[in-house]
Amino acid sequence: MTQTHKLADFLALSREHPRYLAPLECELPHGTRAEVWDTGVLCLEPASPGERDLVISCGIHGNETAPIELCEALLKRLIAGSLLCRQRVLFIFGNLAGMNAGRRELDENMNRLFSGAHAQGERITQERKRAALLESYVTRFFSARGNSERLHYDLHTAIRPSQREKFAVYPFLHGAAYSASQLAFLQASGINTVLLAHAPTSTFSYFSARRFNAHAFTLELGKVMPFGKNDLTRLTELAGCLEALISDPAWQPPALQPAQLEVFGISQEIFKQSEHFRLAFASNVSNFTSFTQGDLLATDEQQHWHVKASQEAVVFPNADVAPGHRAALMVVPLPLADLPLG
Ligand SMILES: O=C(O)CCC(=O)N[C@@H](CCC(=O)O)C(=O)O
Ligand SMILES: [Zn+2]
Repeated sequence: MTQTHKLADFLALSREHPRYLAPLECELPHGTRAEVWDTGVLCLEPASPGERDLVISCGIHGNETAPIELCEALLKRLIAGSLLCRQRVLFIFGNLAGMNAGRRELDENMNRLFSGAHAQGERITQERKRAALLESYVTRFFSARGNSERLHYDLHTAIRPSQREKFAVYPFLHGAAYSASQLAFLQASGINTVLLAHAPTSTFSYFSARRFNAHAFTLELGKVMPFGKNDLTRLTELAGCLEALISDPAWQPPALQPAQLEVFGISQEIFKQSEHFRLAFASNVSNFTSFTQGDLLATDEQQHWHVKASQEAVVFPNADVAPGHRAALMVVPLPLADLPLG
């Protein structure tokens, strides 16, 4: 079997080797180099790349399958040559063992292990080893040249249904301006809700934003479903924008439509302290459900959390996280006019 044939189903090959895949290289149609850096990690480099360096990651949580299927389809077209690759692109399928087990994580949440968090404490877990390797691959990719526009879209789906099906988490920028052209890209991708992080985190998108000054986002693209059960037509706009980014260096999204964009800030973050933690609302409450001031949100032994602002909506409520981890975010609408835009 030729190297190119081996890559024809790179996701299947990676899932067959969830811990390690020996590096391999080959040339694709139109002179694009394809380099396997590890299992689930594939770098595409055209002979004369445009000025964007693009990381597309998915499956950091193993059971978030819609983005994995989207990336698999995109990659297959690039490898076959039916979609032209004209930018450097790094594809990352994150937690292959988690995918094989149909689980979000095996030992711990990989998306809390970046920016060096994988090296804190004594634990050695599969997710820690993988997060350390993924950091090194992103570093290698972005460090290969200095004058590119760096982009990283980390694709996820949410555990609960959402009143806003798709939304982006914009990592904390330490006071820098938010990118109007990136917000326009999100809109063109069918994402009209943006949640602004209020502090540094140990997520993958924050790592790329902070370390490499990349335009980086966590994109929430619907609800978690098993492989084969996703309606990928709901992601057509995002797929089209990623294709355009990869295949047309001159492509720009249509101008931002401010009236259509809904921006939220974080009013409070609820952290689980112990196994006594309980959410005070039903397990079927969806993301972006609103609560009124004073409503009880959660308890943990003597500690109680209530709605503080006149109205707050809940995002990512999850009582099953490990103690010490975020169990919910409370968010409030922010006028776009109040944001520094660049
Ligand atoms: O639905 C949920 O409760 C979690 C969905 C998810 O995995 N979200 C990401 C968001 C990362 C970020 O804040 O940038 C996560 O929790 O890792
Ligand atoms: Zn996720």
